[in-house]
Amino acid sequence: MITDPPTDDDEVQPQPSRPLLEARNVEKGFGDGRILTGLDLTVEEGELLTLMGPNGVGKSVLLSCLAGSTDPDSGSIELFDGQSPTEARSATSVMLQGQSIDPDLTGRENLQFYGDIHPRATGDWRSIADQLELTDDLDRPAREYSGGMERKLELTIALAVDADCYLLDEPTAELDLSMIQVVHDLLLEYRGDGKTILVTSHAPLDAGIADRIAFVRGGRTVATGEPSALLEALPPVVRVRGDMPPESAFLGGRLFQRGDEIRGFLSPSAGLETIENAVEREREHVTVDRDPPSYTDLFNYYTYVSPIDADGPSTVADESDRSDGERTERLEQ
Ligand SMILES: Nc1ncnc2c1ncn2[C@@H]1O[C@H](COP(=O)(O)OP(=O)(O)OP(=O)(O)O)[C@@H](O)[C@H]1O
Repeated sequence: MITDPPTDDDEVQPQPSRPLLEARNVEKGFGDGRILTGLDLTVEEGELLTLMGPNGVGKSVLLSCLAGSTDPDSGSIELFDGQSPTEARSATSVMLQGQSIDPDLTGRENLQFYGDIHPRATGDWRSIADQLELTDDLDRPAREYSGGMERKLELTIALAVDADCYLLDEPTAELDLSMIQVVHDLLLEYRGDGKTILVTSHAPLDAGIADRIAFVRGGRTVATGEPSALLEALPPVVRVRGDMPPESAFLGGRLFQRGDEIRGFLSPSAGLETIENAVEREREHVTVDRDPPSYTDLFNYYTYVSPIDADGPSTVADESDRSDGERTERLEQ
């Protein structure tokens, strides 16, 4: 068969991104505590977005609102060009931590229950449970499951639906490193099939699979972007080994310990030499250098260091209340 030579028109043009989920100015509180304080978030069709933030910042509360399980106090949430979260349910699959499993049923019975109620449930749970090494435990009552096994069952329930959009609350929580890799591979496979995925996480490890990352702090989204762009935009990261550097040379006066090194973000008012002069350089094992930023640095910056609006909620720790010792965070990747 003879085909025409390719023309410019035949070239695959990049598709303009199209929002599949849009949350605008979402507010949510419980009693006097304000958790979400005007949060904006857009998830583009076909992307894998990782929503990151520290414990208790409101990631699960937001996911509940996006899934239609909880109503926001104010603001708007639309999926699929104008549908409310409730209207979008048949095209969405949701994993909410600790909320879907009936402990009195076995894992298999839980899967059957959800298979019966979701209009787009599939038999894919068999292969997903296999990949997550859950198959041998499916006939045990779910009340006997460990935390990691519960997460695996919840994820199997959610991924066994042929949805257009997956909203997954910390799918890698409580999993060991090899299992996190399996989950990442599964998510990337779904993403490769054109599915739209929103994952919440406080583990820097989950940043690497994202098309975009959104950071939540003080009830709002404080930064959104592609991982590489966010890493590039970070202030210089300084690594000190062998001595305690002066906090004043670092943004926010914050130091982070990782293994045997102290890391932080260089303050513009201080140069590398400020730190070099302050540490005991004559000691051979003391080193001060700039280091390429890691995802842990990215997480630390947007969680503890980046500026936040003065009218942010009280959930943000007041730095002046902390002792010097508490300013050195120990966060492992
Ligand atoms: N039903 C509720 N009633 C009262 N407070 C609640 C309720 N649900 C959540 N909260 C509070 O809202 C805040 C945010 O909780 P949320 O579970 O969304 O945090 P998170 O970012 O998902 O944290 P983690 O990473 O630890 O899972 C917490 O202070 C929590 O105690």
